[in-house]
Amino acid sequence: MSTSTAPASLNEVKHVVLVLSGKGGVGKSSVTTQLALSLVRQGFSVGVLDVDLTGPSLPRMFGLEARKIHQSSKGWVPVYTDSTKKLCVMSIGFLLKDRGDSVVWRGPKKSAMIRQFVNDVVWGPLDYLLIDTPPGTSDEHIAIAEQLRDAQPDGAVLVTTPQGVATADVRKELNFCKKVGFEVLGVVENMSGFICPHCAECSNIFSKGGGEQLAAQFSIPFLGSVPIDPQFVLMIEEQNKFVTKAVNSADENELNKTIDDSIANYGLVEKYSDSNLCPIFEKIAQQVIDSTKDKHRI
Ligand SMILES: Nc1ncnc2c1ncn2[C@@H]1O[C@H](COP(=O)(O)OP(=O)(O)OP(=O)(O)O)[C@@H](O)[C@H]1O
Ligand code: SF4
Repeated sequence: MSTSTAPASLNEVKHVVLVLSGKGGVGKSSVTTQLALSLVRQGFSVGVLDVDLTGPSLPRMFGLEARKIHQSSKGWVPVYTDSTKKLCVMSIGFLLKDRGDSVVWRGPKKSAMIRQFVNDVVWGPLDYLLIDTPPGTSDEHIAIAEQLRDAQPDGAVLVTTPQGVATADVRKELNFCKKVGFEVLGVVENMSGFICPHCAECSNIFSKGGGEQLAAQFSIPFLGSVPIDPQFVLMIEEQNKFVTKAVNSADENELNKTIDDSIANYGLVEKYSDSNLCPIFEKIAQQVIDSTKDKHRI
């Protein structure tokens, strides 16, 4: 039986969703960012907690790199992207001196910092808190995940690439979730096939479908596959500018426009849909909403 209790900082947070990956570089932070934007676009208030100590990339992805964390009498105040207060971010990256810095602490110090990030942030009322976790399934990660369990998450979204998925990685992640008591909300297969920038043809240069097959094998929901798209990297860079613009704006509609611009900039929208939202992340967000709607943290 679990003895954990949710920290008071999460008293007004309706849903907590963790984003996990077995190893680094598979696109976990990118998926977290796009999932957050899609949830905001659907009308939810969203907080994003970046506890990926190995490479905290969310400040850059949200265009908030120059921002600093402020301390209030109740704790750390997250960085809001704009005055509508629909989207806020807290990241260990805000504490590093510059973008090239990385955290080289040993396990206990890392765990203490994560405990502080889970307990001492003043989130206020939120529909969703997404937690971008460090990649891996080592003992240290298990220790960190046990701390995150105190946040009493609704569950975890697993991000993986298709190669090698068929074998070790997703299985390890599934065991990891079982060990630390996280419900698996579903699997996202990122970098699945390659979209040619010239003809929009999708080639399976590495492989495709491994995540989907594994999800079927273990009876876990498959949330969607995101192809390798050179425009994805461009989109993140452009998104930076849009969000930075919104930060400096007092216009109530600016954030929604920002998100529309950011997502519409992603090549896939043009290629596959007339809608303003990227259909892949819209679908992923919808499934997360559906799988958490009957869970009530508060
Ligand atoms: N579908 C995609 N198509 C093209 N590039 C992608 C895609 N997904 C992610 N990338 C790029 O791959 C790189 C790694 O992505 P990201 O930082 O999201 O991974 P991560 O799993 O969070 O890594 P880490 O945990 O090591 O920080 C980034 O440069 C990102 O822009
Ligand atoms: S997918 Fe088509 S356009 Fe793209 S590189 Fe290959 S042959 Fe050329």
